[in-house]
Amino acid sequence: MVLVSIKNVGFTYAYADEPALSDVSLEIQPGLLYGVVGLNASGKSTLCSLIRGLIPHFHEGALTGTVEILGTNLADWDPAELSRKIGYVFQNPFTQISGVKDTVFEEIALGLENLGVPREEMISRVSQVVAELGLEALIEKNPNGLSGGQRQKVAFASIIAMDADFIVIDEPTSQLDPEASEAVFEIIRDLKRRGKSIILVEHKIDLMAEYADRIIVMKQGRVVMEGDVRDVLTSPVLDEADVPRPEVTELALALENAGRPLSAIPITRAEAHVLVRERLEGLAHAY
Ligand SMILES: Nc1ncnc2c1ncn2[C@@H]1O[C@H](COP(=O)(O)OP(=O)(O)OP(=O)(O)O)[C@@H](O)[C@H]1O
Repeated sequence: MVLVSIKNVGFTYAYADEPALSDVSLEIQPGLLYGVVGLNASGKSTLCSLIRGLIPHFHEGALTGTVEILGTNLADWDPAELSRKIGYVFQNPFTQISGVKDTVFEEIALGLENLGVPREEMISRVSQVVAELGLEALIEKNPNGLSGGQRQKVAFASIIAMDADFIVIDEPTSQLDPEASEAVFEIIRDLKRRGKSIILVEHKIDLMAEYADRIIVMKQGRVVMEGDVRDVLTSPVLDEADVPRPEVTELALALENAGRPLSAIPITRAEAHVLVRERLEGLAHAY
């Protein structure tokens, strides 16, 4: 079943002059990781809110077109039910922390508590995600006293603990250092291995090249391309949307333009290593 079907959707936030989404049509298939890329204010977070069903229930405004989530029209979904079906890691972790729990442990357990998960299972699931993200030193702390990066990890942990099959993740590492970002991406890799359906907004294009199955490119509220990660990262559409390519892809395209193409266009460092080694071996044989 198609997870999300969006047809000719436009959305203008209440009191905004310009639409945040214009004529967007998309189908999200299950079991894949969709990366969403585009300049600031191109509509990535608004698309996430739409897919998660927060528009127009939570974010008010004028919505046109049709949206079906898990086969049901958006207007027919109970917002609470939808929040159980789709995990959503907000871009701004300050929005996500509930403010009603006294410790990080309880905060991470809150979603599970709302789902009615038995206490022992709740403790086991929270402990596992705490270990995966290295949050042991924080579990007794008050969530309201955390730094931005700590909040971001806790917000991520609380959604991962809920173990939804469909997860929307909006810039999960914007406030994290490289080591913490790596832990977050390790978990995303694991979610992908476990067949979860994931929508991920992320500016780090090298990570997208490594993790995404498909990429959605946004520009000024429009989806200008949606396709297989390799097709998108080698397409001229990225230039039009001002989205950078992975460095290895840029280099390979420059070599191609200079009349010295590699045998394929790499999108990850690992692929580039293989292709460059192959080229060097070819040169060595030639002399
Ligand atoms: N709650 C809101 N009320 C009014 N306008 C909003 C709201 N949220 C976003 N917008 C506007 O909608 C447009 C799209 O914003 P959105 O946050 O979806 O873009 P984005 O691509 O996620 O940007 P960024 O990369 O900076 O997070 C922008 O012009 C933004 O100012």
